[in-house]
Amino acid sequence: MTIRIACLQLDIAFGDPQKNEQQAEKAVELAVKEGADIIVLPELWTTGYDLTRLDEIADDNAERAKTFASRLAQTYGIHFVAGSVAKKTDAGVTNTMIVANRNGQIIKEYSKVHLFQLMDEHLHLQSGNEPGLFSLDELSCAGVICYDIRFPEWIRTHALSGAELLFVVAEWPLPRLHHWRTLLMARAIENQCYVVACNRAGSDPNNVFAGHSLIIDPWGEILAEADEDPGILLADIDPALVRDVRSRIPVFADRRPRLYEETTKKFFKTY
Ligand SMILES: NC(=O)CCC(=O)C(=O)O
Repeated sequence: MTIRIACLQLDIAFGDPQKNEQQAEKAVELAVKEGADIIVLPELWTTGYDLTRLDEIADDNAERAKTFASRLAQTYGIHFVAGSVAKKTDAGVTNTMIVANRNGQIIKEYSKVHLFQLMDEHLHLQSGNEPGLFSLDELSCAGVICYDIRFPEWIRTHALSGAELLFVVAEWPLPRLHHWRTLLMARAIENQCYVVACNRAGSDPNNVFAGHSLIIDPWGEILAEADEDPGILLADIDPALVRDVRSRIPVFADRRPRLYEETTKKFFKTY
């Protein structure tokens, strides 16, 4: 059984949630016409990185984003990994991914665990402390946000918990395109899972973004890759390939976790 994935590589209007919702809805309609089963949006797709105006534009408890995701998922009968939004909570604002299943139920909220200082996230956002695990039908999934992919131990934790498909939502800048592609391929190969990575296109006052959304299979082969422009990236995935790759090279069974722990205890240095 194959599943058609669509990454909506949008150019996000800076600090303009209403405009971004309108263009996201149009892109969802187009992806549905292309037969998408699962649709993915980028990181902070309602506000962009307009972090100094979060008091005004962050979404109270992400209610607006959740209503949007739920409505479109139910209307079109799609699973919707509805990117991340700035979610206003009593404890501050988090960068939170929203996932709706095809019945329109919100089945996951994941808040970015590693805040990216180079883009001032630590000054305006609170980090999350929970894993990004969820299921879509029979498929075990995980979702993480942009800078999180630099932490292989965090992604491994999700793979060890059963994730077969890793969603990455991002606003990754162009100067580090090489890191983006390489890290995503490595995460797919080492965890023997599909990686579906949806980046934004365009620029904001501080950054030009890389685009190059990617859909990678558990062998690390690129099934589809966008260029730098806005657009919809499509690919069909077959979840059975994950089990096949994991049985051919049994990386999970061959791990030596006790040795890693002992070595860390003996030689660990703080940086
Ligand atoms: N939005 C982000 O987390 C960007 C991460 C990034 O650019 C990196 O190099 O890491």
